[in-house]
Amino acid sequence: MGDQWASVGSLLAGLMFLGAVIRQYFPFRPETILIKYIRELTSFIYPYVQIKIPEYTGERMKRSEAYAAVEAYLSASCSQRAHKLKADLGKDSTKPVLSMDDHEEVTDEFEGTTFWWSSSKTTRQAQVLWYPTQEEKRSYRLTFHKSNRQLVLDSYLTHVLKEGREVGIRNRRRKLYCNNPSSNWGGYRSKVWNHVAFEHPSSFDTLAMDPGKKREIMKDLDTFRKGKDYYAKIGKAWKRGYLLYGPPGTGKSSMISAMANFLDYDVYDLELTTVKNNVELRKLFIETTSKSIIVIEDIDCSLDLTGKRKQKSKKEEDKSEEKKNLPPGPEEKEESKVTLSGLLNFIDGLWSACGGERLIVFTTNHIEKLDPALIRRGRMDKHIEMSYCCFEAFQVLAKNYLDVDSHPLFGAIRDLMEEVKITPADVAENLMPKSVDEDAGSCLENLILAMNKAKEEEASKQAQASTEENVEGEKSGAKEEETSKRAQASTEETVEAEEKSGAKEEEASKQTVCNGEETAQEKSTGSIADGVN
Ligand SMILES: Nc1ncnc2c1ncn2[C@@H]1O[C@H](COP(=O)(O)OP(=O)(O)OP(=O)(O)O)[C@@H](O)[C@H]1O
Ligand SMILES: [Mg+2]
Repeated sequence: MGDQWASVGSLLAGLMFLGAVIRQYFPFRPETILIKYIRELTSFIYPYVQIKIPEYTGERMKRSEAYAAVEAYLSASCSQRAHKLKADLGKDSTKPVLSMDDHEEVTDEFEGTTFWWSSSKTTRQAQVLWYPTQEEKRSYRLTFHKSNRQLVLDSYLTHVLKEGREVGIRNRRRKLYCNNPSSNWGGYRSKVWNHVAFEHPSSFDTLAMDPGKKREIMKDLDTFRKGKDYYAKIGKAWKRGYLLYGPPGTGKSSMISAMANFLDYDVYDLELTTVKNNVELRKLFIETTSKSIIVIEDIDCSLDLTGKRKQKSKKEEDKSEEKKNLPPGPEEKEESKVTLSGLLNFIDGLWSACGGERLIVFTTNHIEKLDPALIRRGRMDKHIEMSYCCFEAFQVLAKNYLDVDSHPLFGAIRDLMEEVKITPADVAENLMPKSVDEDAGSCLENLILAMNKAKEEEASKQAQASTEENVEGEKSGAKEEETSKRAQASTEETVEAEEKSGAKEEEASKQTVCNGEETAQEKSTGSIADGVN
């Protein structure tokens, strides 16, 4: 059937071309009527309309979303009827997902109407740099009777795209993306993100933390996932920022994996240190897809994002003055120029303009080092502290690692946990059996030993600190004594000096008085003498 339609199609294209030529050379009424008749004849002979959906569209040969949706739709609804199929691995990697092969045709029924779908592939020789390659162009073609045009435009295409997207999400294998250094971006169809299948097993069931806090986070995520209409109503982009902070080994990265598994989202792990400037950062962001979590780990270490300029030493300033006249060296070229304002734009500028349903998650071990502008609500909407292991968190780990809900040693562990700070990572390590002979009891004993050791270490540290404090105190006491002694000595010296200088002054004034008297005497004598004279 496809070949027949193709030959009818080329006949019609010829007639249309003839019509166009006539219209160009004879723009008068009789010819216009002729064109009209040709159209009517064409429509009578071939009363069908075709819509082509190519695989790649637009700049950078981005794969068309419509093509992906149609592919998924046809794989679900038509694979029973097609003769030639393609198979790929699905989400759980056990069942293959089937789709139509190239140059295959199937029919589809919708509201009592029949539609024809065909897949085609053309190959042409292309020159990429100096390598000749085969370029393949695939497309789907929908054919329907012209009387169904309105049905197609109003409902059938919407139905196909909606169903296709849902099937695509159900079938897709989730991905973990890492950003490619920009030096690798230049090639043909090169990608800014590389990906592997995301298969991290962490979930909210395996995550050890305060149960109340866990429930709250799950509710928050669920509300976000279902919040499309709400976000549209309040005029806010459908995005949410999370800041996870706490000491190493408290489960920040595990929490991100649990979130991704809970929401069924992809993960984009953004390594900021390889991003050269804000422009690259924007490009990376634009290439992310919806239903994803964008992660920046250890944000305080990635860049100097405190917003404060580092005070340059005099030496550094001199050096940079000298360097101004020289071409940039390799170190400078590599230096990352992503700025705090660039990152803020990334979060709320373009972030709001691009499609929705994205989470952005920052992690840090030092929340106090971050600029308040970066983590204010609206940017980082939810701050989650991941902390040391509490007894409830330990119970989750004991259940997961040892399959025990209760044990006589639990009481001792509960008491120790109130006194000792231990991370879930350390608890997990102690609970994991190291040989086949180890059972739950011995693993729990290991944990108690580890906590007792940590307690002793803590006590000895405190004792050392207090000894140092005492020594310091004694030293400062001796210093104070010395200082006060010195002060006293200097006071005494001053007093002595004052006394001496007072005596001297007295002596001097006495002398002055005497001299004065003498002078006065002399003067008066003189004046008397003068008077006499
Ligand atoms: N809350 C937790 N629940 C369950 N397992 C945990 C938890 N915290 C840590 N772990 C265990 O410890 C390992 C390390 O944890 P994770 O990488 O999530 O810590 P982190 O907080 O991201 O540390 P860092 O700050 O060093 O990146 C995990 O693989 C996991 O096995
Ligand atoms: Mg981590």
